[in-house]
Amino acid sequence: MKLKFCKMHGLGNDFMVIDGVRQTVSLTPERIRQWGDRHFGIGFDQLLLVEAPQSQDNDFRYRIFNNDGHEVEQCGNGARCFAKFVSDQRLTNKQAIRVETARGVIVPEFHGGGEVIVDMGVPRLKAADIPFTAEGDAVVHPLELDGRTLEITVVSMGNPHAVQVVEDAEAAEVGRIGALIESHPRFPARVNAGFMQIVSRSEIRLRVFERGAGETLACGTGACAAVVAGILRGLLDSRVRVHTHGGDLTIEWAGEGQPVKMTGPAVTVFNGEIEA
Ligand SMILES: N[C@@H](CCC[C@H](N)C(=O)O)C(=O)O
Repeated sequence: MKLKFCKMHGLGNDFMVIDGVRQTVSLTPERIRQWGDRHFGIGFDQLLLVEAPQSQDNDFRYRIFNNDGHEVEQCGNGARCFAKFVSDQRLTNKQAIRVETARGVIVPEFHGGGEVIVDMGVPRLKAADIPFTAEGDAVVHPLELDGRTLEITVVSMGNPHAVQVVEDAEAAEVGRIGALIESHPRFPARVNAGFMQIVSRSEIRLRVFERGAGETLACGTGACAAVVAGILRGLLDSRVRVHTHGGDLTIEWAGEGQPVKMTGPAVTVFNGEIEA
């Protein structure tokens, strides 16, 4: 059987997007790893599956799989591509859509100039997947690693993030230290590791070592988590331009109890079919 898919990216964070509303899709971790392989498959950071919603109040269900085959809770760059995909495929003609994820509803909306703005929901500073926050109200936590103590802020954007401030994002050992943080025993569900350089109160440089995918060219939830962490640490204002290797995102957060808004592009690369 041939399965139709679309290859997309949000700032170089790339995706295989599958319409599971009009097609029957059978996914296994092994198949995802095979398709995600950049040499022997299609190649992607995450696979995004579009499904019918479980609640009548919503328009779609959005499922996300890292290229290591694991299903995860949230993907910000993917959310913008998801919105473009369902619109391009004429699965909806709405300007703003309500999308169910494993951790609540997000609301992507088309913005001028081909950009998509996404209400990513309220960041959680205390959650089961970010165990440090059970230890009190501190925003900065010590993390023993590699013979030194890192200062991290943990934020859940539905998925878990550990963000640290670095002098120079380009010089940061993102591959080596990121992998150690990702699988640190303090994070039983593993974690996405963000390396944030503060450029000014409204500008950061960010690199993220993603759980289950390694360093990507950009990470949308990583950008949201970094800005939330920077604001909580008193380093950033409420609207921040985030520079990543794949391009720029704008992140806005008005403070505790408020949702994070992410604005950025979504791009289609090609449509294809694969034997499944
Ligand atoms: N690329 C993403 C995040 C994808 C999931 C992440 N690797 C995880 O395991 O939580 C984004 O743009 O947010």
